[in-house]
Amino acid sequence: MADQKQQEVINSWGLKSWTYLSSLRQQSPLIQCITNFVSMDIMANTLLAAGASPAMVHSILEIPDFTPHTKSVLINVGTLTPDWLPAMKAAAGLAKQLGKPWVLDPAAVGASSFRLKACLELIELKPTVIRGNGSEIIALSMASIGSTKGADSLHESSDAIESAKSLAKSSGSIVAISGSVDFVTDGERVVGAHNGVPMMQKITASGCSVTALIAAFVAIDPTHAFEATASAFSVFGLAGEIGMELSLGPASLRMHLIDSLHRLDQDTVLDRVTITSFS
Ligand SMILES: Nc1ncnc2c1ncn2[C@@H]1O[C@H](COP(=O)(O)OP(=O)(O)OP(=O)(O)O)[C@@H](O)[C@H]1O
Ligand SMILES: Cc1ncsc1CCO
Ligand SMILES: [Mg+2]
Repeated sequence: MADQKQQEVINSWGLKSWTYLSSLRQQSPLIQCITNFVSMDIMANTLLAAGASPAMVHSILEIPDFTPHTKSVLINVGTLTPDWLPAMKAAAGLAKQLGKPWVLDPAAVGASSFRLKACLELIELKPTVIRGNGSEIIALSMASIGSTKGADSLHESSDAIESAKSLAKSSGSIVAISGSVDFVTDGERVVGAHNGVPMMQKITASGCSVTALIAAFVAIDPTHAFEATASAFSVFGLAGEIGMELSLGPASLRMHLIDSLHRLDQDTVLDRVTITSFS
C-alpha cells in the first residue's frame, strides 16, 4: 500500500513536470535575464532548448519599456558591480508591481558583504523563488558571510534545509537548494528532486541555468511556484542524466544536456522524474 501511494506521488510529479515542459514549448514565454557574464550563453541556450524565449536585457534605461512585455524576470548577482544593482532593483520592483513572477539567484552571496547586502535588498522586493546552492542558502538565511568558495558550494544541499525553511518563512519566497538532491520548500513543505548527475557541477553556470529554467516554469503557472520549481529541477536533472550517457566529460555534457532538454519526450518524463516528500 505504501509502495502504491509512493508510486502515485512519483507519477503525479512526472505528469506535472511534463505539463510544465509541454506548456513551455507551446507558449514560449519571454524571460528577461539580468545575469552574470559567465552564464549568459549557457543560460540563453538552456531556455531556448526548453522552449522559452530568453532576452539578456540589463540596462536600466530599457527596463520601463521592456520588462512589461516579459512573463518573468531572472536576476543573478554572480558578477555584480555597483552599477548593475539599480537595474536589478528596477526590474524586480517593476515585475512585482505588474504582478509578474521574478526569481533571484544569489550566486556567491557569501563572497562579500557588498553582495550579501545587495541580495538582502533584492529580497525586500519579494522574489517568487530564491535558488542557490547549499552555501548560498545558508549565508543568505544567516545574513552573514563566513568561509566561502565563491560560486561553488562548501555544503551538501541537505545541510541547508533548515536554513531554507527559515528563509522561506522570513521572505515569503519559495526557496530552492541545488545539489545531489535538489530541495524545494515554502517554509512548511519540503520536496527533494533526485534527477541529475554529479558531472553537472563541473559545468560552470549549470546552477544559474536551472534557476533560469525555474523562472520559465514559474512563468507558465505563477500561482504554483513550489510545483514549478521542483519540476524545473527534475527536468533539468533528467536532461543531465540522458546527456551523460553520451558524454566524455563536462564540455560534451554541456552540449548533450542542452540537446537532451530539447528532445525530452513525454514517456521519458513520466517514467523518470523522481520527486519525493521530505516534510
Ligand atoms: N552531486 C550531484 N548529483 C546530481 N546532480 C547534481 C549534483 N550536484 C549538482 N547537481 C546539479 O547540478 C546543477 C547545478 O547545481 P550546483 O549546486 O552546482 O549549482 P551552483 O553551485 O549554483 O552552480 P553554478 O554557480 O556553477 O551555476 C543542478 O541542476 C543540480 O541539481
Ligand atoms: C564562476 C563564476 N563566478 C562568478 S559567477 C560564476 C558562474 C557560476 O555561478
Ligand atoms: Mg557550482
